[in-house]
Amino acid sequence: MTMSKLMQRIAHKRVVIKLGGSMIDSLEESFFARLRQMRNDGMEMIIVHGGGPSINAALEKKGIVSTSIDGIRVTCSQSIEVVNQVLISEVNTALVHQMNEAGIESIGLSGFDGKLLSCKMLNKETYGYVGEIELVNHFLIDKLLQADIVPVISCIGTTADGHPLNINADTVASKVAQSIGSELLYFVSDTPGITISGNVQQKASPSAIYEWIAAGEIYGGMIPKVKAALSCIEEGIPSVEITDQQLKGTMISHEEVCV
Ligand SMILES: Nc1ncnc2c1ncn2[C@@H]1O[C@H](COP(=O)(O)OP(=O)(O)O)[C@@H](O)[C@H]1O
Ligand SMILES: CC(=O)N[C@@H](CCC(=O)OP(=O)(O)O)C(=O)O
Repeated sequence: MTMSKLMQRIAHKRVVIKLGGSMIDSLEESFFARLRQMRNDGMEMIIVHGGGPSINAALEKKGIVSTSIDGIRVTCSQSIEVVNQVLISEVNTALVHQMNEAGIESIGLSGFDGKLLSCKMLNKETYGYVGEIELVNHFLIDKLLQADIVPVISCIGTTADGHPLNINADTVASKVAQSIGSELLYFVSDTPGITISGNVQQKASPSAIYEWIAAGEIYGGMIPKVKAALSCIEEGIPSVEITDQQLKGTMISHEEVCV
């Protein structure tokens, strides 16, 4: 960890909250109350959001067929225009409006704003216009947090020549959390946590997660989520959780659990 990230942790507790497209249309007042409480407790907050279902609906409407590989959307040149439009103009603006209405002063950003998410292509042949983040402009986030404004970040990145790239929102959340020295990261989804044989797990270790993926008990959109969570605990983020709006789900931890 760099000295500046360490100093940041000492100065303020930072929390990154990733809102999945699976639940973003059904945010509850009690959830906003939890966010307000965290801010009242002195935490600095950053929101990252996805929007998979809205993207699916828009692509379907246009007759564009879309596929995913382990939760990563293969994004053709037609799709990236739709993804860009849906995430920035629809999902981000609606969420920023809700946050402000809930009394949490917020500002919407994509990876273009202040070069927030500079990317290269992950693998054009396999995934098309999907980005791999090379740099997060954490100075911009610092400035907004200092002004007591919550950044609400959509998962669109930019290439050096200004082309939009689609990035899985779980990956964006993990990269942002790592770059700003976040203490806490919540992946908020439509599931109360990692569920195995019908049981929500309180804790999940890396080895258990790899076994569950191999056994097919973790699949689809949960795969980028657990991978993002694992990369964060590797980088030393103290608390990483996969949860629903209650914010009490599965804690990802190095502690071994029996599977
Ligand atoms: N072991 C698991 N526990 C819980 N959910 C899982 C698991 N494996 C796969 N999933 C699926 O992952 C989904 C959440 O991923 P995703 O749909 O991408 O959500 P989000 O839009 O919130 O990122 C769940 O609704 C569920 O269908
Ligand atoms: C490359 C890639 O997979 N991008 C995602 C971005 C949206 C997202 O991640 O939304 P959720 O949070 O709802 O999963 C996609 O196109 O669906």
